[in-house]
Amino acid sequence: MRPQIIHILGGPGCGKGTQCVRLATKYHFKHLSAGDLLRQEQSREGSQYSKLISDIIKEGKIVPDFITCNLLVDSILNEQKTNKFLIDGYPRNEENLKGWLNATKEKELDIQALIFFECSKEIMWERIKKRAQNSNREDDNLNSFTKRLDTFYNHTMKVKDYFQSQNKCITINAEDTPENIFMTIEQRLKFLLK
Ligand SMILES: Nc1ncnc2c1ncn2[C@@H]1O[C@H](COP(=O)(O)OP(=O)(O)OP(=O)(O)O)[C@@H](O)[C@H]1O
Ligand SMILES: O=c1ccn([C@@H]2O[C@H](COP(=O)(O)O)[C@@H](O)[C@H]2O)c(=O)[nH]1
Ligand SMILES: [Mg+2]
Repeated sequence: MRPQIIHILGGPGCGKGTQCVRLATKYHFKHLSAGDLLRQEQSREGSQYSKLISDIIKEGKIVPDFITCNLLVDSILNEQKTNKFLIDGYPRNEENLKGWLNATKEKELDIQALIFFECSKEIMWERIKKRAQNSNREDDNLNSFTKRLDTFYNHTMKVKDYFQSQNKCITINAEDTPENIFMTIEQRLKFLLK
């Protein structure tokens, strides 16, 4: 069977990772966070992209697609246990989208839906501020958050528009508790979750 893909997008700190962990655990998806894969590549000894990735993440910008797309495709092709994938935080802009649509066509990957989280910037910043107390992420600070937000509104929203035009976008209010958000996702995605 062709690998099945669900994308998750939303602003910085809205709760994408939190809900992906829940979905992956209950419905046996492989959770692939593009940000985590980039951070791993950044800290991989000998990586030629280490500094580039670090600089881009701090500036809240978007890493060139050939890097991110290759990391994701490699992870999918190397996965042995499941053919269901949650792709968290990608595609982030039109360049990512173009690269991803080419790659998925070539590798016969089936994109089923985009879960898009809606959350106010005030709530996202509160969540990131709290996370910053225990994380060592280089972008968990007000300066990077402001830049990430700008990138989100100016670039990532165009990706949402694309999925909407394909009738594949499921919008979820992410301002509730993690438990209630998860229940809403389960209700709205009943047709895909097994
Ligand atoms: N519904 C929620 N209510 C309150 N706090 C939440 C909720 N969902 C997630 N959080 C907390 O907010 C922080 C950000 O959540 P998470 O890391 O899942 O967001 P994200 O969208 O993946 O962020 P990023 O885009 O920076 O990777 C975490 O500390 C998480 O525990
Ligand atoms: O596809 C992607 C995903 C992420 N980035 C960069 O990483 C940071 C952090 O991403 P999270 O998903 O929030 O962990 C993001 O702000 C980008 O700078 C990327 O370039 N491309
Ligand atoms: Mg995340």
